[in-house]
Amino acid sequence: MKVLVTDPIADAGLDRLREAGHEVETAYDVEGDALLDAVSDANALIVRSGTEVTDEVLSAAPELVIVGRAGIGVDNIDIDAATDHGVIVANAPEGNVRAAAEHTVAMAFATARSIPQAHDRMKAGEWAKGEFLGTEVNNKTLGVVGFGRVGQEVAKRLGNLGMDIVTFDPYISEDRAKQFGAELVDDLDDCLDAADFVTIHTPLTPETENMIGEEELAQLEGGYVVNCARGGIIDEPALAEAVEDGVLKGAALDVFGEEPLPEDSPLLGVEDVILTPHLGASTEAAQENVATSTADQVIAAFDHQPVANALNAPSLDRATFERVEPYLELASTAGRIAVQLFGSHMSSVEVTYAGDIADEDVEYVTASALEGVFAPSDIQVNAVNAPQIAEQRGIDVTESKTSSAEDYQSLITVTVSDGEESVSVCGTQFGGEESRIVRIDNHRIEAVPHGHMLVVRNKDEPGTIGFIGTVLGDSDINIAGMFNGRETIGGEALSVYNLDSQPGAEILDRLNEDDRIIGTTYVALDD
Ligand SMILES: NC(=O)C1=CN([C@@H]2O[C@H](COP(=O)(O)OP(=O)(O)OC[C@H]3O[C@@H](n4cnc5c(N)ncnc54)[C@H](O)[C@@H]3O)[C@@H](O)[C@H]2O)C=CC1
Ligand SMILES: O=C(O)C(=O)COP(=O)(O)O
Repeated sequence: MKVLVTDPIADAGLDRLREAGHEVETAYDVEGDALLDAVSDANALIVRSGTEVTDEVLSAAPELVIVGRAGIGVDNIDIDAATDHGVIVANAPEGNVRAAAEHTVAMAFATARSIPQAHDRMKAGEWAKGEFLGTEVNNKTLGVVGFGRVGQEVAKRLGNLGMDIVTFDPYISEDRAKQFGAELVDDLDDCLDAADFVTIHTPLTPETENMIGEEELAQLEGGYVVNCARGGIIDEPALAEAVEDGVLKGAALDVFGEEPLPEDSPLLGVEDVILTPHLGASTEAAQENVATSTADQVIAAFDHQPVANALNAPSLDRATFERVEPYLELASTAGRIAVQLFGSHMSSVEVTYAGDIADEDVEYVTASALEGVFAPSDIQVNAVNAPQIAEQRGIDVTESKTSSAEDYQSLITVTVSDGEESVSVCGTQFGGEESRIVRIDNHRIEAVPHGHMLVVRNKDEPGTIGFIGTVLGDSDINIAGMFNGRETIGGEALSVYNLDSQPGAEILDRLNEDDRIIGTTYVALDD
């Protein structure tokens, strides 16, 4: 498989991909048409924050399976578009947390003690000792906006250095904050009012964009702001002005609304705004961590294994995946058969689990069933985008579980319905490997689902199966296997034929003309 890497990642990650037998192409700093060209035959794309993965880029990459983000923030990746294209997006949410937290602490000290400014003066030959009077962090209050992985690590470190911690994060529990000795407040205002230093650790989202503007900065009068999360959360011109006017003593920024920072940014001209070029994750350890974690996920995606930190596909732990893996194909196959038997205009899909499988996390199995349901109508569908396709098409998806699986260890039933009519296809796994369809609606059968299948509903009358065999034989269509089930003697029967080739429409017409035949459906499955 070909892996395109468009932002620099550690050699350890590149080596791991090559050792797994994949071709690695590095094309750092490509953009525009060159990027579109480079991704055109890529099976995986690995990026950091320097590459914008847009719908256009994804559209230019028909072979793409996964976009790996060797780091945390995915605001440079259009995840919805990736999902539409059936492309997994996965990040490395742990490997650079400590690096980002340490950089934040370093930036807090750098601004509180004017280290870069003093350094510049010394390099210019000046001993400006009398001009710098700093602020201690000891006994001050740190306001942490966003108390996730990085925010917590920062709180831990600066808490140990004598700071009181107040945090604003509407999405965490009070217990979580307490665990880190932090006071959780309900409003951003309360956090800003209490804080001497504010540090931002939220992702950039529509909610956090520009959440710190002129008014918020004014509330922090005499304090410091640190942002090592994402540009765009703080209004940059307002911040430059607040520091310039002495409303704030200083600010330290690692991230910017536009990167690289444009030469005319107002931040560049303000002495007490200190800047680093997005270095939060730039330590050897962090880079090795995120590169290897991303490489592992790319390799897993190629091997159809669970992708640990997938953001747009169910992510399962390996042990759960191994238990549900035998059922993925069965679920997909049951979905394919059900939808082809049903025809068009379904409004709902129900996936029912019985027996052992009902004890498992079946989200991914349901996604596979949906993949099967949509496969005949959408060549781009896979288990990543199938749930979204259902949503877009207004199809209700329900999952239900029951412990009773009759005589089987596990059963999966896919039912498609339009609210009035429905078709149910129920299957099991024999010996953990061989799929069998054991029921279609109320007809018990034991059909091997593969290749060309003909499903016939007929009256349970003598000679009917012989007639069907004759019609197929006359057209030189060989029957590889046949399974028959009926509700009652003389009632409606259902038979499934595995054929060596596809029966043409004229064959189905000939069958349908006979009074004993209630209906025929050709079902195509992959071999
Ligand atoms: N400068 C750099 O090189 C690095 C920057 N980062 C950035 O740091 C940020 C945080 O990363 P993590 O802590 O790993 O993420 P996380 O997902 O663990 O934590 C983010 C926290 O923000 C909170 N949050 C979301 N919306 C909020 C809102 N409107 N108000 C208050 N809180 C809100 C969430 O509840 C969550 O607890 C990300 O933007 C990430 O990209 C991470 C690593 C390196
Ligand atoms: O992991 C993150 O979110 C970061 O911001 C690090 O970005 P980078 O990988 O250094 O471009």
